[in-house]
Amino acid sequence: MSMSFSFQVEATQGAARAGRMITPHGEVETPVFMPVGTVATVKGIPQDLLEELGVQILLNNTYHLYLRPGVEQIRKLGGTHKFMSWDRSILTDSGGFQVFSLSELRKVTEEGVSFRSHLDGSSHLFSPESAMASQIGIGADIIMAFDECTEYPAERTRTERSMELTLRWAERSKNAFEAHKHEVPWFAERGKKSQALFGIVQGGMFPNLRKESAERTVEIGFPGYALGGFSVGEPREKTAELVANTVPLLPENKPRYLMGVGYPEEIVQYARMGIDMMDCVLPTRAARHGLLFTSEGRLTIKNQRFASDEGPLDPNCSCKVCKRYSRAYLRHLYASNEVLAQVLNTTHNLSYYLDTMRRVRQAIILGENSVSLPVVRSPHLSAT
Ligand SMILES: CN(C)CCSCc1cc(N)cc2c(=O)[nH]c(N)nc12
Repeated sequence: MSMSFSFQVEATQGAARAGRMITPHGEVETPVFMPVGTVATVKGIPQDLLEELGVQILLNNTYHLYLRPGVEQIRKLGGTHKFMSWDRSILTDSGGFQVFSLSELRKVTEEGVSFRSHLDGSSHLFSPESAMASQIGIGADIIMAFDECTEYPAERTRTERSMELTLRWAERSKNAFEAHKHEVPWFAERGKKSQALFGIVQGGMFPNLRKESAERTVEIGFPGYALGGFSVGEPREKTAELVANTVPLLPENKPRYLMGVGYPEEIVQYARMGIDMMDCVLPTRAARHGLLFTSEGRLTIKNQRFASDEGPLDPNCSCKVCKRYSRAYLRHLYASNEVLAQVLNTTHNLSYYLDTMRRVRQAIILGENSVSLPVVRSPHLSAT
């Protein structure tokens, strides 16, 4: 079987690194921000516009696609790339996290997580084996081990038990994946290449447990490693401290994926720490609520003060929204609850995130001594 997945570091600046992943569906330059396309769509943005924005890899959600339209349906249609007509890379999460954030009546046992669908109340069980079968049937390029995202806050004993469960599930995930990886729908047409299964490090807010989880997950052995159990309500300083201490325990020649992060200033901060991949619903979800990220800070477009503002959303942004429409018009669309408001707001926010990450990568490659990363102002633009 030819090389299914590879990653090489191309430049470094301190802990930060610029790299390149190669998946069965193309190349991904890192650090990379991955837009969330929950039900095989990045809400409101068609695939050709995603390509225009330079999206190299996007997320699909196993939990949602398993419930609707179903894994079998997607597999029969050739997998999710064909299904959503996306010929670049895709990553899916293993589904456990969404069970906890979306479904009712869930119960965790050694076997897995039983739950009721948030759509129709039907009963289901997710296990390491079923999560591998689902992700293989859906056919993303990078898939995740089935883990338990330890809730926050959690006592040390609870956190340790949860970490141990995730490690046992990681072994089972890898065994099931190795046994069935050739069943991915595009196996033959993509030169008998298979998916890459990433392990997920847990350990909650305890440095020693994070260390133990990282070391034992690396011992099991995966082509890439995710840091889970963050962005679960903990103080951001705590996240930063634990990520900074855990990253050095992961192999330098494999990608590191920090799940569910974050604000623009955070994706810059974590890329500096040596994180290669990040995903977050923030840019797309915030856009739908009129919260827009700009080089001058955040702004809420429905604010009265934009009613007669003929200027662009962000004077320093080259996206097609900032090039064409005024803040006054964007505010009018949002106030009128027009569908175009969602489309234009999401286009800008995604463009801002992707451009920020591209600039981080450039700063690392150009070797600017301070890795002069984009200055990201986070406060709300003061009302003028
Ligand atoms: C749309 N995205 C939010 C989904 C991909 S990232 C989901 C996600 C987010 C966070 N914060 C923690 C975890 C975690 O600990 N484990 C898993 N499997 N997924 C996680």
